[in-house]
Amino acid sequence: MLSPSSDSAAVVAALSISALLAHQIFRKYETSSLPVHAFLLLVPPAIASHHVKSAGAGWPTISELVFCYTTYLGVLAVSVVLYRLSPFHPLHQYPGPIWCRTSMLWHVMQTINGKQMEYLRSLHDTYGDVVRVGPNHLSVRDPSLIGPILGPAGISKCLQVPLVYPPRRRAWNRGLAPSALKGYDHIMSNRVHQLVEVLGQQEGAVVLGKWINYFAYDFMSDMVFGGGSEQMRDGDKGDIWAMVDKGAEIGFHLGQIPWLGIYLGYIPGAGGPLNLLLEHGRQQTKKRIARGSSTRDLFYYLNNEDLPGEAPPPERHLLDDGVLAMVAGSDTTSSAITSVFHCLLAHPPAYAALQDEVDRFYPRGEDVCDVTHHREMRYLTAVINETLRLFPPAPTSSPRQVPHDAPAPVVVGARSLVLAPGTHVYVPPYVLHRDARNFVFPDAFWPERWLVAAGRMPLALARARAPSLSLPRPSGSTSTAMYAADLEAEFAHDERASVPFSHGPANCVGRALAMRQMRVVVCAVLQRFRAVRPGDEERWEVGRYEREFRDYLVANRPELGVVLEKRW
Ligand code: HEM
Repeated sequence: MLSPSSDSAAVVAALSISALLAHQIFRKYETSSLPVHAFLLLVPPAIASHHVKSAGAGWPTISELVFCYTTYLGVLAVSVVLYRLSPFHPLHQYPGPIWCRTSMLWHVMQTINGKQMEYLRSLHDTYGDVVRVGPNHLSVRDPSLIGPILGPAGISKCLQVPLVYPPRRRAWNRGLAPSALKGYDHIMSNRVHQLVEVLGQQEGAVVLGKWINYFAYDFMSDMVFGGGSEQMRDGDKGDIWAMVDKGAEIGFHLGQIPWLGIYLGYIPGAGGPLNLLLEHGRQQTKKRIARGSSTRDLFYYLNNEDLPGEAPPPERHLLDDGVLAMVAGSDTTSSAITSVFHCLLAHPPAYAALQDEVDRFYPRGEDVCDVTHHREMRYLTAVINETLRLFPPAPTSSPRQVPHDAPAPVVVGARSLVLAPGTHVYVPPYVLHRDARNFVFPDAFWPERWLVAAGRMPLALARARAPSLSLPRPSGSTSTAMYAADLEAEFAHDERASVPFSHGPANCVGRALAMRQMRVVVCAVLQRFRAVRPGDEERWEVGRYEREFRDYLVANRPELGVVLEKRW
C-alpha cells in the first residue's frame, strides 16, 4: 500500500514511462551485460519507492517496494508482449502461433522434451515454409533460401551460439583439409582395429552405441589433443559421456534464452554438467598447449604450430576450440554411426545389399582403413546419406542472426524474405529432409533413392527393393498396387535440401573427416561381424529409436542393443 502522503498517480506514471524507456533500450541494444540489466530492472523502481515512502520514514516498506517493482516490471512485460504482437514488429507479416510471438519461453516449453525437430516440422506443416517460431526468430523450410541465408553472401552465425570464432575458421580449415586428414589415418587405423577387437571380446548383446561413443572419443582425443583417452580399454571412468549428453542438453536450452544463461552463469554450480563439460575441455586443451605437439594433431594447426612465423592465437580462443572439437568431433560422428546400424538392422534388405558391397571391396584380409575404395562404394554412401537424412546428428543446426546494428533489414532470396536487424533464422536440416516435396516417402529409409537420383539405378529396381513403400492411392482407384508411372511422376529428390552438415562458409568443417570415419567404421564392423537384433524382438522395437531420438543441438540417441556374431 502506498502511504497517504504519496502522489500515487504521478509515481505510477513515472514508473510506466521508465518501463517503456527501458523496453526501448532492451529492444534496440539487446544487451547481455549484467550490470546494464541490473540497472534497468532494479534501479528505477528503487528510486520510485523512495518517493512513495511514508513521510518521515527512513526506508520504504516492503509493500511500497512490492508496489513499485510490480508496477514497473508489469508495465515492462506488457509493453514487450504488446510490441511483439503488434503490426509494428518487423516480423509481424510472418505466420506462426501467437504464443511463439510473445516469448522464447514458449519455444523452450515446447522443446524441453528434446523433440524440437518434430515441433518445427509440425509448425511448418501448419504455417508454411517461413514460420515465426519466436519473437525475433524465423524458421525456414524452403531449399531455394538455403544458399541466400547460409551461403557466402548470407547471414553470419548467431553470436549467442558461438561455434568457431570467425577469424579462427582458417586454422580449422587447415587442420581438417585433405592433406591433414592423411596425417590422421594412422590414428584412425589403430583405433578402428581396437574397436573391432573389443567388440569381438563381448559376449551376448552389446550396447553398440556405447562402444561407438568410446571409439569416437578415443579417436577424437588422439586426433585433437595427441592422446589422453582410453575409453575402449578402461571404460568411461570420468563419466565423460554423461557430461557430454547432459551438458549439451543444458547448453541447448540456455542457448534459446541467452539472458537466462547469463544469470545462471553467476550462480555457482547452476550450470552443473555444462560447466563440468566446459572445464574438462579446457583442461584437456591447457595440457595439450603446455605439452606442445608430438604429432601433427588438430592443435598443431589450431595453435599455428604449422605456421612458424605466426604468433599463437589468444588462449581463450584455443580453449573454446578445444571444447568445440571435443563435442563436435565425437558426439556427432558417434550419433551418425549408431543411426546407420539402427537403420541397417531395421531394414534387412538394405543390410544385405551393403554387406554384398563391403564383401566385394573388403573381403577377409583386406585392410578396411585403405580408403581408396570409398569413392566406388556407392551403396555405402547412399546408406550414409539416407541415415543422415532421417537422423541428422544436428537436427536443427545452429541459427544465423542479422546483426543488431545492421543499418537496414537484409533481403534474401528470390522470394525476398525481409529480415530485420536482430532476427534469428533457423534452417533446420531435419525439417527440410522430411519434406515430401524434397524427398518422396520422407519418413522411409530408402537408400536406393540416392542411386536413382544419380542415374545409377533404374527406378523400377529401386522400387522393387522397397515393397513396403506405396504412394497414396490415386483418387478413383481401388487398387493398392503402386504403378511405376505413379512413382516416376512423384519421385522427388532435391539434393539442395540435404544439409546434415549445413551449408556455406560456416558449415561443418569436419565433414570430410566424419564421412571417412563413418565409412571406415561401418566397413570394419560389417567385414568382421554379422550384426543381428537381440533375440527378444519385443525389446528390439523398430520405432523406439525414432521415438527416443532427441534434439539437443547434437542429437541424443537411445541405446542400441545388438548381437555381433563373428563371421570367421
Ligand atoms: C556426422 C558427423 C557430423 C555432422 C552431421 C556435423 C554437423 C555439423 C553441423 C550441422 C554444424 C553447424 C554448421 C552451421 O551452423 O552451419 C557443424 C559445425 C561444426 N562441426 Fe560438425 N558435424 C559432424 C562431425 C564433425 C567432426 C568430426 C568435426 C571435427 C572436429 C566437426 C567440427 C565442426 C566444427 C568445428 C563446427 C563449427 C564450424 C563453424 O562454426 O565454423 N564436425 N557440424
